[in-house]
Amino acid sequence: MSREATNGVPCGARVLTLDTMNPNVRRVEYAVRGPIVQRAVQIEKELREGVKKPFTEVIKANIGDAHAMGQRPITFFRQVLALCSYPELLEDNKFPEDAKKRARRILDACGGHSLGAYSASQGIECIRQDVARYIERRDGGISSNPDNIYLSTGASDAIVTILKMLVCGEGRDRTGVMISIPQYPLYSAALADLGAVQISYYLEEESCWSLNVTELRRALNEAKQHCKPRVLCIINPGNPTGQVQSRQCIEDVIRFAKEEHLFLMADEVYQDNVYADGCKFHSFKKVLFEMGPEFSSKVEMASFHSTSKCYMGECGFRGGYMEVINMDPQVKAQLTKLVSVRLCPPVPGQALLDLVVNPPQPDEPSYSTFMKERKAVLADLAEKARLTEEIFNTVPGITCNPVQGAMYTFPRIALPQKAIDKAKEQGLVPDMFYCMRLLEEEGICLVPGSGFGQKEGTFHFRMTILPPTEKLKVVLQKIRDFHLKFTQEFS
Ligand SMILES: Cc1ncc(COP(=O)(O)O)c(C=O)c1O
Repeated sequence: MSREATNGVPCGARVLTLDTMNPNVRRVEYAVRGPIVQRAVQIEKELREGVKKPFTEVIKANIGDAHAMGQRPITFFRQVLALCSYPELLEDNKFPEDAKKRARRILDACGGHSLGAYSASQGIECIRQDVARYIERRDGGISSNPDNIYLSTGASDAIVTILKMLVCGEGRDRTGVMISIPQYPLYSAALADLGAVQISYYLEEESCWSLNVTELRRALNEAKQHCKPRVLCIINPGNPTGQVQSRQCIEDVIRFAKEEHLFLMADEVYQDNVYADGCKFHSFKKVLFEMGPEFSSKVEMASFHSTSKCYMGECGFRGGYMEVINMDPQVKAQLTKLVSVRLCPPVPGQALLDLVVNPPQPDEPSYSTFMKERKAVLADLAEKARLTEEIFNTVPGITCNPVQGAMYTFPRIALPQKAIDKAKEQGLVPDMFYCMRLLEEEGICLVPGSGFGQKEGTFHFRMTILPPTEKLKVVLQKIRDFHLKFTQEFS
């Protein structure tokens, strides 16, 4: 007879099993690093071991990781970070004086003059001040208070922290959070983890993934039957759909949030990634304040930015910030307490963020190289955005909206019924089946649209526009050939 431990569990049985673990964690899904990517890593290993494949390398166009796709870091950023990491280099004549000055300023603000010390939990004060000045310049002078800035471990950490502050209640009183479909799966994953209710509102593919208030209202009214909607999340420019919202649309969303008493979360990590003619980035903060005190003194909001995207692409440093607007001071004290439990965001990431918000100025020696490098990255992305749309739209059965901004395209793929049936037979959703075949046959790693959500009966994939131009052309050509072959096989 098996002996029992004092809590009634048989001795020797695991404490932590699939049945006893937190069920919310089991519900979490994150397609961007899902089964396709795991298989891609396995295939890379097989290639290294000499297994013969119809291709010689796996091209990973699944994740918005610019440096992993070969983008070079901005020289000034790395010079200052090198100086901060190893201050003996401050004696080295190879480094420009402005980089040294920045490094000294950052080090002076660090405990013990070292990047290795913990910082204040909300982030280093002079960096928060620099962030506030950056926001003011970006928003045409609308004031920003450094006390409302929280530095974070990438934007992800700040987004999850704010959701954690907002989610509460049980049953029909549970917090409902409105997210777009398609969405960036950090949101659905965080909502599953927190046990919040996901309220899906659909972007309109037919009009370039636009957002309209009628759809927001539909989703909200339906959700009111079973939860308490309290939060509206917007990603602009959009991931995975690459749209840039018009000023009018942002105004409508703000009006809707006020009417419906919703907390706004504006994810603006792609704020410099705008390529299409006639499109411009408008920050939610700026539009909110331009709408006058009736809105700017009432609507509660958090907006997010990161060092991971734009022209920097420095995902590995995990730098980011959020600005909170109209947050109840007592709640803000709770937020400050919550972030203090994790001590502080990575200090090297904070230092990098400082350089992003406070780049070299025209009278400084590093200015011209900085501007040249920044412009080159953004021009290259704009060209690749154009190329991607153009080539995909030549393929029968693929329809691609313009990539107005961000780093992704989310084309629609027409799949023959026989392919859909075959996928079902194998227990796969059809676009997963398609992407798996593409990976096995061509070595291209994309993410199936189902990982982001899509209208019932439609199929997509997400591809980044980050591979170097020549490689991107090869990828597009290979997808074209694969799509034609796949469609023929199942028609
Ligand atoms: C829309 C959006 N928000 C947030 C993030 C998180 O970025 P990070 O945590 O690296 O700042 C990403 C990353 O791809 C993203 O696409």
